[in-house]
Amino acid sequence: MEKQPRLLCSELCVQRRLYEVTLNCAILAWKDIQIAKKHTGRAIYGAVKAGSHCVPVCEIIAVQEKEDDSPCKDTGKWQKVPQSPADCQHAFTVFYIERTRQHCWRCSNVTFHCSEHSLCLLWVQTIREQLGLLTNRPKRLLVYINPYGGKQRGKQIYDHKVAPIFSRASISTDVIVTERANHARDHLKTEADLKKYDGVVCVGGDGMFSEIMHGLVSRMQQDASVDENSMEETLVPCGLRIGIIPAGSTDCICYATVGSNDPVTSALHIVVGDSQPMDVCSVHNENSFLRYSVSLLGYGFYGDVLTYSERKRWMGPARYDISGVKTFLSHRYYEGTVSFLPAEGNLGTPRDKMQCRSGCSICRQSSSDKLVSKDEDSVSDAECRDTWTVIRGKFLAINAANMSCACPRSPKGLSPSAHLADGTTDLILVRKCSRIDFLRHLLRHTNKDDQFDHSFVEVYRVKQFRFTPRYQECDSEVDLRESGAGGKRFLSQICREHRACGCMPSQSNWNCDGEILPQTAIQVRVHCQLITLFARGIEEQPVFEDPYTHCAI
Ligand SMILES: Nc1ncnc2c1ncn2[C@@H]1O[C@H](COP(=O)(O)OP(=O)(O)OP(=O)(O)O)[C@@H](O)[C@H]1O
Ligand SMILES: CCCCCCCCCCCCC/C=C/[C@@H](O)[C@H](CO)NC(=O)CCCCC
Ligand SMILES: [Ca+2]
Repeated sequence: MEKQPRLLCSELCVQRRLYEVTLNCAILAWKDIQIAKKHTGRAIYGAVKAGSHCVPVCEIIAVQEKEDDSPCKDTGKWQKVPQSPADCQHAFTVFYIERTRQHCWRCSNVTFHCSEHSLCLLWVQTIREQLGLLTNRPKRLLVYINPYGGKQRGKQIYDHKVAPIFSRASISTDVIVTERANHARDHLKTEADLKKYDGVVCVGGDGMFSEIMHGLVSRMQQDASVDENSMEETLVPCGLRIGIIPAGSTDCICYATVGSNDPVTSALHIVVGDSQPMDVCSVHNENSFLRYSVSLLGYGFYGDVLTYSERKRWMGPARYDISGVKTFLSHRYYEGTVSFLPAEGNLGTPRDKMQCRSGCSICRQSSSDKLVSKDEDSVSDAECRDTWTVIRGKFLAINAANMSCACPRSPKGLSPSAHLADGTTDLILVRKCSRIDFLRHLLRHTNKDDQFDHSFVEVYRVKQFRFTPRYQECDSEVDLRESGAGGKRFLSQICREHRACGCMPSQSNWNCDGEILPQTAIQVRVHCQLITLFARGIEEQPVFEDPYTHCAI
């Protein structure tokens, strides 16, 4: 790595020991002088490392002069200080990010003592100047809190864990505690003065995030006169980044973009101004726009889990487990036709085990492809040129995972190799199978085994797809006539061909990021990198991480 010129270098005290402290535009480092001297010329790297610390400037949260603080007040013995204790009464504290357990960040701090007030001021001023150069950091945020999401702790989480971090980082906020569902969406869509802010923060779960995303995306389209009802339109990307402070039941968008559902970690990603672009799927029924989706579009199993769970909202996050078991036991299958446009180019496959991680090369490639192909051809041109694959059948579940959908219930997610920002979604078709086979498939979401390695599971990486349930297809009348009045008998009779599997034919609804869609025949298109989050994707574990404690050493 290229060596940066030093901006400052001083001998300062930390906890009554003398350190050589250096600052360049990339790194703040402090080295215990005694330990360093002891080992000069000897290659005892561990010992030298033990007394050395460094923090990238981009991971410094703030620096603050410490008033009226003197090490003389300490009762402990002085080990060796060059100055007299009275000389060391000036101090400043640097607050910085420390990595702890898996993908979690904490706010740590170190206080440097020095003899001269002017030296102390010089350090504070120089570090602040360096932080001022980091233009990606937000200064003013609009925060929406859902007080009823998850375990109803959104307000508490924000007040106790997040607000102090924003205030430490000198970020000013306008906070709105929502009073009803869709309050945040409507405010963003019609009222909010977005020019005043560098980003929007959502305190809640996936449903709350979805509100914020709908508000922002629709506002952008309105302002640019883009018709959301037309599937052919190229949508205008959102200029404002969105931060997620997890306080919901599943929190899969936060988990899959940060690697944890920890509010402090998310707040720190906002403070440092991280950016993670994300694909958004638009969902249409004929010529009407229904909703956007960023995580899961699920028909059949996940549609039914959601339908049952909505009646049990009072249970909080446990509602999904109860209705998961109920849905599994009912073992229904759904008939229909899925058509899709496969992804082309070097976008990998859902089974290639190339997980999307911080700085993902596949997503980066998609972003440059997007720039090149801008305005080259319209969707309808591409649609004519590309060939649609059509699959007709009986399914237990039809899932489209636009990202991994990793969450605490399933740490690798529904599609472990799906990408956050590649312009595609992974279409997973689980065909009708026995209960025990379906259970095997579900259990594999929670362990290391490949959930796609079953004869009844197919998975495709696609840019667009459509679904029509059997009862809405042109020839469905035949079935309805065959099966008696109103088709009711058709929907309730036990599957004739496979009596042994015990499946029941049925109708379901689409689960669109935790919302039930009213229509079952849908057309879906992926919009590459339409929104940006205050996140950086899941970081690879650093090589120097302790394998047992997962702490950086
Ligand atoms: N003040 C409010 N009163 C009632 N509902 C609200 C309010 N504010 C937001 N909501 C709605 O509550 C729904 C659920 O919220 P949220 O996503 O925060 O929690 P969750 O459903 O427990 O978590 P997850 O979506 O992760 O499963 C959202 O769809 C949102 O529209
Ligand atoms: C017998 C053991 C079976 C174990 C099966 C575990 C499988 C877990 C997969 C989890 C996938 C989550 C996908 C995320 C969807 C979110 O957009 C949505 C809104 O928050 N959540 C749900 O629909 C809630 C979905 C809840 C599913 C249980
Ligand atoms: Ca994607």
